[in-house]
Amino acid sequence: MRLRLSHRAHPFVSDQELQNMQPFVRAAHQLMVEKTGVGSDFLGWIDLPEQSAEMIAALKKKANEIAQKSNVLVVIGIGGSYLGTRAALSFLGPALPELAEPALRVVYAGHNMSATYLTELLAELDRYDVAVNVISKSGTTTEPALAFRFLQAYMEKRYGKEEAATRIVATTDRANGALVAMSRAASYTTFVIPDDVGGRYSVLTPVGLFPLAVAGVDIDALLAGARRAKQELVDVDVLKNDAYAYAALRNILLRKGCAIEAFVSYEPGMHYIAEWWKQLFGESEGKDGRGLFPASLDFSTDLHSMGQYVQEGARILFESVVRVKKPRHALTIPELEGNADGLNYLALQSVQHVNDTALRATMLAHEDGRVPQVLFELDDMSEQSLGYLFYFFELSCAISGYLLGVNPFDQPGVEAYKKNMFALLGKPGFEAERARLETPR
Ligand SMILES: O=P(O)(O)OC[C@H]1O[C@H](O)[C@H](O)[C@@H](O)[C@@H]1O
Repeated sequence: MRLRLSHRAHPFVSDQELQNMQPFVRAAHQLMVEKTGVGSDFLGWIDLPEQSAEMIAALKKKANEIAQKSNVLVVIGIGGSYLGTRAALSFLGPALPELAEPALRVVYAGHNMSATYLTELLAELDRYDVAVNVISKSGTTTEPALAFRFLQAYMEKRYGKEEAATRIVATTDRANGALVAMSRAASYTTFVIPDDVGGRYSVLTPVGLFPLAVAGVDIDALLAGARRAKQELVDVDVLKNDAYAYAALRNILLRKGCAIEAFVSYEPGMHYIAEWWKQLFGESEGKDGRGLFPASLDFSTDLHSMGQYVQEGARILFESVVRVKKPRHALTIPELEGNADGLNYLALQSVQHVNDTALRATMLAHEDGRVPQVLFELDDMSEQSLGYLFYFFELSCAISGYLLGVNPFDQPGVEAYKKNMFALLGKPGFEAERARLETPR
């Protein structure tokens, strides 16, 4: 249940270079543990692996009640309010939700503003017993607020106000935002996102824990994995703490001219882990004109599309590859009589061996193509390993942001499009902004 760094971008970064970062890593570590860095009022994520048993019990009780009477949970949220859940469920399986018949399906809304998506979602819901978890830290984000307006109306029309209120759970701020007031007025069960935890660091709060519990995920194991990471990743020595080594490597590679970091995995279940990771690092570091651009690649799929670019395109990227040591299933390749497909040289070998060989072959090819690579090994695809992974990257990201000299916990740039959208839509209070936007440039 661990995530380990097993290849440190050698030969593009030497251990000496990594060690040269030690004083800066120590300073970043101190800013974090002494809570003296910028954004220090958002360090609540550090202690989430040890949160109150009482809250977890209340959360599980409501999750059970919802799971008993529903077979679809609509998770309404955007950014950090849904990516952790989506990442966890795609990681833990089933691998093919389209074909599987789970006792409960989780579907998403409020992560886009597509009329097509929302209309088709609402049209399908009649066939299911539905529950809704609306999640927004601010309680005012447009995408989830808009989706909830439709979903709330749907639930009340279908079940009546009283029953709908038992099927809707809100996860939001303790006191602020429209969602708090709406939940009070309608008597929804609510779970609180702590003040000192930002959206992209919130997967181990009720933001992720509640929908995951409804979906039958062992959230105790998830938290145990995160606890283990918290206990293990404490050494300030950059050569002994993989989370710190990763943070230092990213910063070294950025300074060597890599503008892009691609998160690479060979398991389709990691796809949304990469999406979660992109928000974590993108919002934490992309500011003040700095930061690596976080991208992702699903191998071996993307080797047949983006592989060409990685091998021979502009030398501006490095890869952070995650190898799963023990996938959920083992599969042996059968022998084929007559060998019509020419694959008998692989007969009786495991599919995992072929996938792993693709990883080795690709790493060697990319090294020849002058692409620095960092390799992680993840023990398996269990809840515990996932909890470890979440905590590992959150910790790395905080240290990495401090090494970069930015505030890893704010996201001021996200407001720019929102302000323009409100102005262009005619939201009261944005008249001056609208006039500015409509002035010919
Ligand atoms: O939970 P909410 O307040 O609705 O925010 C949802 C997301 O949208 C915002 O614009 C932020 O950039 C994200 O960091 C956040 O996770």
